Amino acid sequence: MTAYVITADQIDLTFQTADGPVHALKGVDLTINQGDFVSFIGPSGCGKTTLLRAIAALEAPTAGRLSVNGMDPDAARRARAYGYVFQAPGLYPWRTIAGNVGLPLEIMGFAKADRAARIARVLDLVDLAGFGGKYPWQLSGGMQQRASIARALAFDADILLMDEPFGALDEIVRDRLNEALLELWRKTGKTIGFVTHSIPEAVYLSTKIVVMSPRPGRITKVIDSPLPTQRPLDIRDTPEFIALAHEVREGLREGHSYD
Ligand SMILES: Nc1ncnc2c1ncn2[C@@H]1O[C@H](COP(=O)(O)OP(=O)(O)OP(=O)(O)O)[C@@H](O)[C@H]1O
Repeated sequence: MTAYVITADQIDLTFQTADGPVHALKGVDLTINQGDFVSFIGPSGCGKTTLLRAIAALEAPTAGRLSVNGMDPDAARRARAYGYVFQAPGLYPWRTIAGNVGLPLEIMGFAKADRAARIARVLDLVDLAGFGGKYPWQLSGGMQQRASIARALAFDADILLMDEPFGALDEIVRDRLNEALLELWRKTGKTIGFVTHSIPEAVYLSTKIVVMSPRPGRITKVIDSPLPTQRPLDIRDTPEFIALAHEVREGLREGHSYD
């Protein structure tokens, strides 16, 4: 039996603005399975962030049903069903890396020893073991973003939601973080929802690629990746990878996304 972790059933989400209604999402249907790595790709304004935020109960749909781990998004948030990684690392400069990673645990009242064990485990997972005592400004941009991923992993939720986490980083750092994220996904078996603008990034990382289009924000195509889960970076030069990237590009074009 397939275990659906996230389901969206005819989701609409309209923002009322001074200039009239903005249809950020319209008729969105989606199923995400346990252990999927799902990328949301599309041009600016197609509702990628809004969909991720709706899954995380940071926005409320105007219509339709969303389920996260069998719960409505609010209940899932209270059950700490997911970790959320924002575009910017958002680390407090006056706290050490360990202090930043442990902050949500501190707020939730976790005991000191439990906190220390969790911090050590997640820093190790993102390859920052030994950097817990440093301050954010002592780390590169890529390391800071890894620290923010560690913070999102602190509760050990099975779902990780990531809103364009590597968008601000240069290509070489981004490549390394993509590799590290895939490794983390393979090691932990988490279900990941990942927003990106980049076709190669979406194709490299995903088991499922959700192509979106704006005005109104909607899903135009869902592509299941035939690539193996073991993916060295040079898989990007293979005919299978290039064909898949082409399919995504065609999907974006069919949605008239780049008009
Ligand atoms: N809080 C808000 N109030 C009003 N309109 C909003 C709000 N948040 C998003 N929107 C609008 O909803 C639409 C979808 O926005 P969203 O940020 O989800 O798109 P996106 O695909 O993530 O874009 P980007 O790639 O630029 O981040 C856009 O037209 C945006 O202007």
